[in-house]
Amino acid sequence: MIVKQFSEIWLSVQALVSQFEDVAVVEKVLGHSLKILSTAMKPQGGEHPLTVAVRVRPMTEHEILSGCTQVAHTVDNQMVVLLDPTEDPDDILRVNRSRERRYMFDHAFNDIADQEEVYQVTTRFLIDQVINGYNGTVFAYGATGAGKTYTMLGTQDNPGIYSRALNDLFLLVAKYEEENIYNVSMSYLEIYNEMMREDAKGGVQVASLSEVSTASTEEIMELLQQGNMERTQEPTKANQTSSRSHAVLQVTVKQRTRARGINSQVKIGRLFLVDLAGSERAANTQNRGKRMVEGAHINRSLLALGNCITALSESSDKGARTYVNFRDSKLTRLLKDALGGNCKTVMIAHLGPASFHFEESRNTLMYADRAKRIKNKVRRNVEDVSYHIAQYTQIISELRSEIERLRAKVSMTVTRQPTSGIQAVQNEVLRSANDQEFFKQKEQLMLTFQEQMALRRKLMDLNNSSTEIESEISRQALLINDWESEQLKAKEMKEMVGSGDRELDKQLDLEGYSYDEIEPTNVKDAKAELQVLLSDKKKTDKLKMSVTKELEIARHKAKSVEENLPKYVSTELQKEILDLLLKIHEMEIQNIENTSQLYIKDSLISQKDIIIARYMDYKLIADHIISQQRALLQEQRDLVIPAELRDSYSLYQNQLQQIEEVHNDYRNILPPIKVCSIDINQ
Ligand SMILES: Nc1ncnc2c1ncn2[C@@H]1O[C@H](COP(=O)(O)OP(=O)(O)OP(=O)(O)O)[C@@H](O)[C@H]1O
Repeated sequence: MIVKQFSEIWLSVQALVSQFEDVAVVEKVLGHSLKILSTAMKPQGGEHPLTVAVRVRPMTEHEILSGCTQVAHTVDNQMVVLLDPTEDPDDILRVNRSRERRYMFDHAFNDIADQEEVYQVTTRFLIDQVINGYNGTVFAYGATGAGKTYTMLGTQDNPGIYSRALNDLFLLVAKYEEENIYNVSMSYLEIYNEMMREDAKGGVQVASLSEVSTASTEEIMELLQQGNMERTQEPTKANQTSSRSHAVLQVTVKQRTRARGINSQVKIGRLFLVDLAGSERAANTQNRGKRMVEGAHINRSLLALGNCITALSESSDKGARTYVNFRDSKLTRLLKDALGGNCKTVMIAHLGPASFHFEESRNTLMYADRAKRIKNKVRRNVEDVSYHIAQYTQIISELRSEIERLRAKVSMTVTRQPTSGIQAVQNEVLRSANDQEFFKQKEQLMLTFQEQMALRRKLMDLNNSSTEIESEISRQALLINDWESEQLKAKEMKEMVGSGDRELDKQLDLEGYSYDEIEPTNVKDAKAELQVLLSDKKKTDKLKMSVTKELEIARHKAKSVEENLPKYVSTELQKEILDLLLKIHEMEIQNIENTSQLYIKDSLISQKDIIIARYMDYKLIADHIISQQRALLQEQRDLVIPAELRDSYSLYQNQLQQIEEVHNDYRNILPPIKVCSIDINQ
């Protein structure tokens, strides 16, 4: 986009230069062009592939009857407010502190928003995408009972996104039937505990257009309702009919133009509509055993999903490929197609508004907020930060020296030419030829600069991908290594103790010396993943080499143009234009510097977070020691505690209280603390 704006601006500058010989007019135009350019160069993510919406469902009768208050509200169609029910509004000490937290999203739906509104705002635009051969995904995210299935599937009277999306899709297919031949196929499947279960009845094939009608949507909906009822549902502490699996409705639209010959095109678009399992943490549902295992799998896949969305958004922001690990869970593996490539993703986070769901609502809002923030920032993992800064610093210093070289050339004096006589006519002829050459050279210089910038960015992204792949390789290798050494230890122990005794084997298993003859799935997966990663690394390294070479060639080209250019600078105007060129280059540097500053700031903040976390750990240990010493002192009943020590204790208690208060205010960002309370007056 920036490149396009560059050339548009230069075309207009050139046109104007040929029209006006008046430098003042041109200057004005150049100033205006620079303004446009600076807007174009502000860091931006372009049209982002991720939309985040929040839907707050109405309070249920049960919630109202049990005396719950409503803590989640929408303020307008973008803002959601969450009130902390644990804080007493009449507490005078806290009267100046805000009990509410505000969150902004792309869309916020209140409890009276109807199904059609939610569909139109969040999903309708994806149908056009899919019919044009792109991918689109809608996730319903939220804790159990927050309204995910209501939004996606809905009820007979109030159908949700599935039905509305299919209807519109079929209407569009019918509309373009004369030009294209369509094939729409669908599958509805469930991912439960990292196992995929294809719903036998959900595998609907709509082979030709004649079968595609509103009637078929109804039929499909019936199958989906049935499929949903057969989903793995169990009562948890939080919801009587909690879905413990992710349900994915995948619709594939293949399209071929009826016209045969070279213009005949085949497009494939996919729509994934995903009703995720409840996001509550395993611990929060107070479930044990089987439910705990489910919880762990659900958390794992939701985490993997979050990571993929992050990585993908970074790739799209930078226009280059970032390593995206789809292999961390079945859900992300399945959604690889849906998320990668030309995909637009919509996340609809759901909230139960009652005070009873405060914690879950807060977690959901934080997950959604994190997803939302992805699009405005170009931020990576904390570990990468210093590496990024180093790369930026190098690029900036290279660009600076290039600009300095160019500036030295441009600043040479322009020779005054005679304004009358034969000499003047000759000069005029020469000048016109010279002008043409000047503009050609200037164009060349700009192009080589742009080429270099693009290559530098590409190289930087490749370097980042390479680092990410390497760290992923070490992670997988570590996992395999850990398992192998555990196995070796267990084997040795069993051989030493003398295996065969079942009781003894059981005891050893209990003590952690379990020996598996068969490789567990996660180790198998890690090995497979390692292979893919190694081949990814090879490809990235190869690409890096070729981009480095290209960059070297581009640098060479730029240098020779720079050498030639001053020969053609004969007028003040041309000098002005070159100056402008330098300014543009400087702005590009400024842009990079800003991004680099962002990393530095992020890095500092995260370092401070780490220091705070360390202090917290230190404080915990200190608390522990103090409480033990206190207990010891109390055991020595006749020991008199000196007044000074007593004062120190009360000071310590005071500080503890203050820390606790600060912590309550910043509990979203600070690590959890456990304050040992010691009663000094005992
Ligand atoms: N916007 C809404 N309007 C009216 N009723 C709703 C709305 N959202 C949810 N409900 C009702 O709230 C209850 C719980 O909703 P739902 O089953 O969709 O939750 P869920 O998030 O899918 O839960 P789980 O993850 O446990 O499956 C249902 O009875 C549903 O009909």
